[in-house]
Amino acid sequence: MPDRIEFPKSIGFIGCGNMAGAMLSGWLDAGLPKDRVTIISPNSKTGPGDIAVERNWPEGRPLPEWLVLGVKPQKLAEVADWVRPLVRPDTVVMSILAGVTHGSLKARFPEAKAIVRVMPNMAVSIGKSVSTGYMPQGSDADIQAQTTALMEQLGQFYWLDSESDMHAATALAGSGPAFLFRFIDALSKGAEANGIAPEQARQMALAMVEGAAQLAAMSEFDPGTLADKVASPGGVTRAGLNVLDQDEALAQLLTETLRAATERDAEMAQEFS
Ligand SMILES: NC(=O)C1=CN([C@@H]2O[C@H](COP(=O)(O)OP(=O)(O)OC[C@H]3O[C@@H](n4cnc5c(N)ncnc54)[C@H](OP(=O)(O)O)[C@@H]3O)[C@@H](O)[C@H]2O)C=CC1
Ligand SMILES: O=C(O)[C@@H]1CCC=N1
Repeated sequence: MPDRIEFPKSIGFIGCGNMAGAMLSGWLDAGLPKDRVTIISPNSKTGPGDIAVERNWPEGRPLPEWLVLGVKPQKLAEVADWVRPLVRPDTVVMSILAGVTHGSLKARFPEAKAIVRVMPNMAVSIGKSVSTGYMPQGSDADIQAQTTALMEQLGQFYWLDSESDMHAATALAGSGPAFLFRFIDALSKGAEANGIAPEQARQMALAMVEGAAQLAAMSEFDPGTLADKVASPGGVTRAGLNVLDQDEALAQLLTETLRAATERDAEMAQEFS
């Protein structure tokens, strides 16, 4: 467990859907008091922790120290005009938007004390994300330290030196859960095809992935070596691995998957910045 931290005195969320909502849930679980949080979005009535969702910044409420941008990248242009007045010289803007660059955020929110980009994944809600962050060289060290402390409440956190690395990091760590969920689903369907009842196949596939991932994380051996340790010569596992390994089928598929996602993140940097 990370150390308990001093949370900001006030945090605003512009959009608090799947991802920003999961971050907020993680922070509430880690001790963020609800009364420090303001959520603004157009349709939802309540957010995590049953916090009321506002349509605009409530009159008379002091503007937030930290403002988390949790909308889709496509919405940034639309929200930036009314969000700009909420951003003062003592506001830190944290963006979770895929692709959208630091430079473009700076141009939209020039008053901000600092702008920090982070790329979390959905496992933030259980403190198991692997997230990355980017601020330009020479950024305020205190804000970097506060960002690290906040993000470490949600799992592992790594700073990237180069913003362009955010594309590949987003593909691996941000989108990665979706790729793994597909893999688990495919395993489960494969077991069904071999006669296991659907619900049992799903539960077994999930439990197997959880156990194997924990084992790999704790092991002195790398995952490639571990795969070979499972496979007896001429045995069951080898027959299966032969399918995955033929012409490096799985390695190629995943390389292509990550390449497509990385390229899309780079495209989005152009489209929405
Ligand atoms: N999903 C993921 O795993 C990850 C997502 N991200 C990033 O997170 C961001 C959000 O994605 P995700 O959570 O999946 O999307 P969601 O659609 O779940 O959430 C989007 C949120 O934006 C709100 N919203 C829409 N229009 C406005 C507006 N005009 N003003 C204020 N709020 C608005 C929605 O409000 P309402 O509900 O009221 O309609 C909703 O709360 C994206 O930029 C994405 O790149 C990053 C890493 C992982
Ligand atoms: O799919 C997306 O664009 C976002 C970024 C990473 C996960 N979801």
